[in-house]
Amino acid sequence: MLTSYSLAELGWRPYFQQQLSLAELESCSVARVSEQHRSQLQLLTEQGARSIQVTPNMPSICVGDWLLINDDGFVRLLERATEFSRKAPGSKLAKQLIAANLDTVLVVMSLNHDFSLSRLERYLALINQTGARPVVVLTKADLCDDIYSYQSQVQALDPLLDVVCVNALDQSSVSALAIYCKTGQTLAVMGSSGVGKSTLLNSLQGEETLQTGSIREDDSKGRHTTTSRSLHVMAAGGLLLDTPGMRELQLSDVESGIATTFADIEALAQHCRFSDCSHQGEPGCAVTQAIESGELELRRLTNYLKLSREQALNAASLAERRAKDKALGKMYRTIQGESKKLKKGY
Ligand SMILES: Nc1nc2c(ncn2[C@@H]2O[C@H](COP(=O)(O)OP(=O)(O)OP(=O)(O)O)[C@@H](O)[C@H]2O)c(=O)[nH]1
Ligand SMILES: [Zn+2]
Repeated sequence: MLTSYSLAELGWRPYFQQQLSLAELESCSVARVSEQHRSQLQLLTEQGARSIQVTPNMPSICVGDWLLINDDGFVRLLERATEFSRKAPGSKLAKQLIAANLDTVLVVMSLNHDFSLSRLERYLALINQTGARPVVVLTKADLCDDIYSYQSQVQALDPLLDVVCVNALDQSSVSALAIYCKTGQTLAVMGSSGVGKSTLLNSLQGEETLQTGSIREDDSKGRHTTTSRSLHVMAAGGLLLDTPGMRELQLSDVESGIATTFADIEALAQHCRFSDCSHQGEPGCAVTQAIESGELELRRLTNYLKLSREQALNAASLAERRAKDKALGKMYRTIQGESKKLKKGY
């Protein structure tokens, strides 16, 4: 099925338009990355789907990116409005790009044993870092007889946070999310296994587009894994960016995301006696006082300290790694220079 969409439907907006020169407007066209393979990128353009070869001189590109292209292929990558990355799986601390230009991320959590405010805060810190808007979707509302208590616990984290309770199996219940799926809006979902992400997406997409763009395959252990990310237009008009499960969710470079997510604690900390207060028993600590008075939850402070420590650790190792890479690059260039000199005979 060959469908073409207008640029606005693909999420094009002034932020990207402004990055183009007049010459580029005349000689090139734009395309959005819908799928990423080792040697190929699938693109969505005004003229329909297209694919281009990945070449070694291309920058890191991910699903959701906007590219400038011409008849020969890739010209350049446009600056991202939002960028979603994570610590690469395994022990390495390299950053792995996950998605670009997301407007909204639905954080899906079910109203049962999966419910965890601390895990939610972790997701929020990650999303707040990217510049995208987090929306908390609490599923299995039909199985829960105390929805309001859960919803108010989430709302207490941030009064401005969008929190929606749904029965993901029920299309009319899920329609509460339609405002985030408007034409040109790019959306992704996150959340643990089994919370209802696929169910929610199926209900969101309606009957006609049940077939999602992601490829599901059995891995060696017989589990289903999402092997390819993809971007596709939903029945409601918005674009769905389907990301693989965030199995190794870790914080990296999310300092400002933590600050946004825990704005209340950071505001309290302004009133601590010591500017470098660790809020762990120092005299004159405004944060500890807030806990004693009941204004702040101990669980929230503990999670804040935990995430901050994790972030500091990751940032330090990341800096170390970058410095190492830089030194290696320098050494390599020096050796290259020397060997060139040798070849030229001086
Ligand atoms: N009663 C009820 N069941 C739901 C709801 N949402 C999901 N389920 C059920 O929960 C199970 C898991 O849902 P999935 O949509 O597969 O969960 P997922 O988050 O996509 O899981 P992974 O693919 O492992 O990441 C399925 O049996 C769904 O039918 C809901 O709101 N209410
Ligand atoms: Zn303090």
